[in-house]
Amino acid sequence: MLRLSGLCKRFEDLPVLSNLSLTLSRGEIVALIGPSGCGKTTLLNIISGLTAPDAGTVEGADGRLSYMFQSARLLPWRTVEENIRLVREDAPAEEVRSLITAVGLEGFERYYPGQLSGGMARRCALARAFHFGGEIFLMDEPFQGLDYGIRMEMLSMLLSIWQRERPGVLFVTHEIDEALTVATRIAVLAPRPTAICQWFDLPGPEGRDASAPELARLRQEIIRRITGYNQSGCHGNGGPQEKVIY
Ligand SMILES: Nc1ncnc2c1ncn2[C@@H]1O[C@H](COP(=O)(O)OP(=O)(O)OP(=O)(O)O)[C@@H](O)[C@H]1O
Repeated sequence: MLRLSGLCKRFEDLPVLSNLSLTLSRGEIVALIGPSGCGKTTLLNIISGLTAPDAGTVEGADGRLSYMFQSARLLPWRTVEENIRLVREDAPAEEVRSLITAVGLEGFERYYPGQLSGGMARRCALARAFHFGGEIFLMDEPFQGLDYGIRMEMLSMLLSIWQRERPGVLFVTHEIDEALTVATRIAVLAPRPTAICQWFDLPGPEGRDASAPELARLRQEIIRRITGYNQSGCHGNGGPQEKVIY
């Protein structure tokens, strides 16, 4: 289990994280929704060890951890297959092939990143992250900027690959529909300096239809929370840090 306790971070005069705590168990997909610039990437960087926190602790991130960045970050001089294989070169070839099929890149194995569309590059990055494997997956707006159809397709790819090993996934998104489709829990973050201001539990199995009527009330509550930070008392600038409601 990943356990974050009391994380604080500032960049010079800018406080970014303020006493942020959360847990993530294997088999959970936790979506993080929060305003732009509130500190979501900083949080993932702290979990992955790329950035050091000023205070607080990260427990349970010392095993194998996959991090899918906002951009695909493929090596331009390596093919699709080589980019995926790179993170675990000793894996059997069938494993790489099965992931390439799972993300719909069959036939493009020998293409270089410069020959791929943005969506194909993201799919390659998704396959690479799952090829690396591990108990924890960090995903930073992995489908940002892709059209609705491709995003939904990628979400179902994510779910079908996730169902193989059921790692714990921390998934940053600005799209409520993405969160409603795949998350087991949703955390709404406050503006900077951020902390979690509310948790939402999701009903039923992952792979939901985000437009289903039974999710309408939940969607409204999430929107109310996102748009009502300042009225509700859950805001940055030293306000209440965490209101966890299960
Ligand atoms: N290395 C750094 N040095 C100085 N300031 C930084 C650094 N990294 C991030 N910041 C600042 O920290 C704040 C949070 O940035 P971060 O990228 O974590 O936000 P975010 O929530 O992921 O944003 P977005 O949703 O727009 O991607 C921003 O104001 C940013 O300018």
